[in-house]
Amino acid sequence: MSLTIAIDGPAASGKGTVARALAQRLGYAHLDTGLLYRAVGRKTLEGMAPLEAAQSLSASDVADADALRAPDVARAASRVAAMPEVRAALIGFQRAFAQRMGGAVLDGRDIGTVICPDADVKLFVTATDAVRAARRHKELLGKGHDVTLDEVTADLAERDRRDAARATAPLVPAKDAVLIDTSAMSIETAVRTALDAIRAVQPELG
Ligand SMILES: Nc1ncnc2c1ncn2[C@@H]1O[C@H](COP(=O)(O)OP(=O)(O)O)[C@@H](O)[C@H]1O
Ligand SMILES: Nc1ccn([C@@H]2O[C@H](COP(=O)(O)OP(=O)(O)O)[C@@H](O)[C@H]2O)c(=O)n1
Repeated sequence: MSLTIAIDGPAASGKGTVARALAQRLGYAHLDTGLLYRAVGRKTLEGMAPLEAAQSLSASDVADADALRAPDVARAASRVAAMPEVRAALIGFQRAFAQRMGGAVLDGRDIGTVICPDADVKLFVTATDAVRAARRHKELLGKGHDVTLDEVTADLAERDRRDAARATAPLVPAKDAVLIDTSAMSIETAVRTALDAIRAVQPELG
């Protein structure tokens, strides 16, 4: 069977890691929707207007995922993501992806609430602020970014605040989402917990 799986959660909660692993395990396609907003954000840092950036997005804009993971791009992504016209320009691509044959896993902030309100399974992945900051700090250091834990902590808090407070598609769990707190979980345990949650909602998955 082919499901559409929607995964949302705050920054660095582990939703992308879980989404990627589920997609691989189930043989589904995976879309990290944050990369779309990051790509739009990067284009605005280069001087393009946000709506034009969103409307002209192409595959090459999301090809260099490592560059898109830079802290300044994350901040720019969160700013353009608060603009309703930018979000509207990105909806069609995401919904088409979700309806692919063979199953799809999408992760972001509004997948279960706005992009795929009829998803077969919705997960909301969280972790404490301190755990998320420590994970992102380690990740950024590993990629050669010169950032302190305090800077990362402040960056995540600001982005989460903006993402949760915006009027259009705010970061909020869908009413029917299964909450998974990964704070004390290894990656392996988080993926197994997500798989168990999917099987509980969709026993036919086997
Ligand atoms: N359960 C976990 N335990 C330890 N590290 C994790 C766990 N889940 C994710 N990570 C690491 O934390 C960082 C952020 O995870 P990621 O999946 O990119 O989060 P998100 O997609 O929510 O921003 C990555 O470096 C990832 O390898
Ligand atoms: N579906 C989505 C995905 C990302 N975003 C925005 O894009 C930013 C970057 O998303 P991301 O998922 O790549 O960020 P991390 O959780 O990996 O830090 C977020 O802070 C949100 O502002 C969004 O608004 N809606």
